[in-house]
Amino acid sequence: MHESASLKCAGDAEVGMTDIIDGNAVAEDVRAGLTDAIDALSEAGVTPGLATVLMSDDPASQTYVSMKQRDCEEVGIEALDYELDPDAPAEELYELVDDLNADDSVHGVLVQMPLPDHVDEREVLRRIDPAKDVDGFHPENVGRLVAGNPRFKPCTPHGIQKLLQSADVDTEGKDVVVVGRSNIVGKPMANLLVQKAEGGNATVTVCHSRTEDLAAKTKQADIVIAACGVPELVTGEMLSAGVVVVDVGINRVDADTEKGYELVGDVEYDSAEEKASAITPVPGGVGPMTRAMLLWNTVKSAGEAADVDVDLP
Ligand SMILES: Nc1nc(=O)c2c([nH]1)NC[C@@H]1CN(c3ccc(C(=O)N[C@@H](CCC(=O)O)C(=O)O)cc3)C=[N+]21
Repeated sequence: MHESASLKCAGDAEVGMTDIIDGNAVAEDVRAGLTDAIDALSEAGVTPGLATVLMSDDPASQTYVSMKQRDCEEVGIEALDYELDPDAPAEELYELVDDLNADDSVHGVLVQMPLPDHVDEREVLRRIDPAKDVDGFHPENVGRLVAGNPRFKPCTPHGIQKLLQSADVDTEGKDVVVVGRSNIVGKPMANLLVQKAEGGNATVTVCHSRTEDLAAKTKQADIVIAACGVPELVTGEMLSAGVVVVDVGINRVDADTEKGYELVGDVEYDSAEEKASAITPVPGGVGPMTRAMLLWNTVKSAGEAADVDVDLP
């Protein structure tokens, strides 16, 4: 435990004053900051283009894809929407990716995960042109990230770096516990956090479903990043006073609401909020930042394709 974090809440007036980190507001700032870059591209005759590919009947996937399209319109990125029948042959998806790779008006290709069982997810990720891989999931881009020379940072970990920065949470020298080891969040997050770079320089522990004593790990942490997909796994009891909590989970649990469900994170919010000096809510925390950084990567990609220097927020 880093001393400053516990001192901050040691019985003084700050107790109970938890900073609720507003992901919608920070995402709005990122989008506003992107408009300058998009204007510069527009002067060079370039409109950034993002292709989204949906091959799923899952309502959550459909919601996310339509939110991404709305974001694009708001900032002036052209959104090209492709939908494939979930029963279509995998070849159709591979060929669509090939076509998007060859299309100069497309600067980013996002194939919404998860894909149907008969589609080889790895093959899809290998097939996307690494220069258009705005998710940052292509093996070449994963390798570059691990080697400390990222091209596209994966959107969720990158968004978390921006959120922490916006809340004045410095990661340097801190003990960070990442709960979850997925390729899209846990592993790239851990990699960014250990890097000798801004938003890094942390001491990182990656925990997962086989971790023997999760609470013992999380209690030692200055910052806990929960990305395991288990509703409310991390509770206040497992945290030390003054901790910074980032909740990546977006779990739909059955509830007596209009939609028939409610969203809960991987953190039990009420008990964690009592311990935390800062915490991200669900919804309205990490999710909007994931979408904002997708726009960011798309604008970066368009700048590189057009050889225009763009200032990114
Ligand atoms: N190739 C690919 N890239 C992805 O980035 C990707 C993906 N596949 N598959 C699914 C996950 C999930 N994901 C979310 C992004 C934003 C919100 C988001 O904005 N959530 C809002 C609202 C959620 C709601 O109202 O349902 C919030 O947390 O406030 C959620 C989920 C991107 N993913």
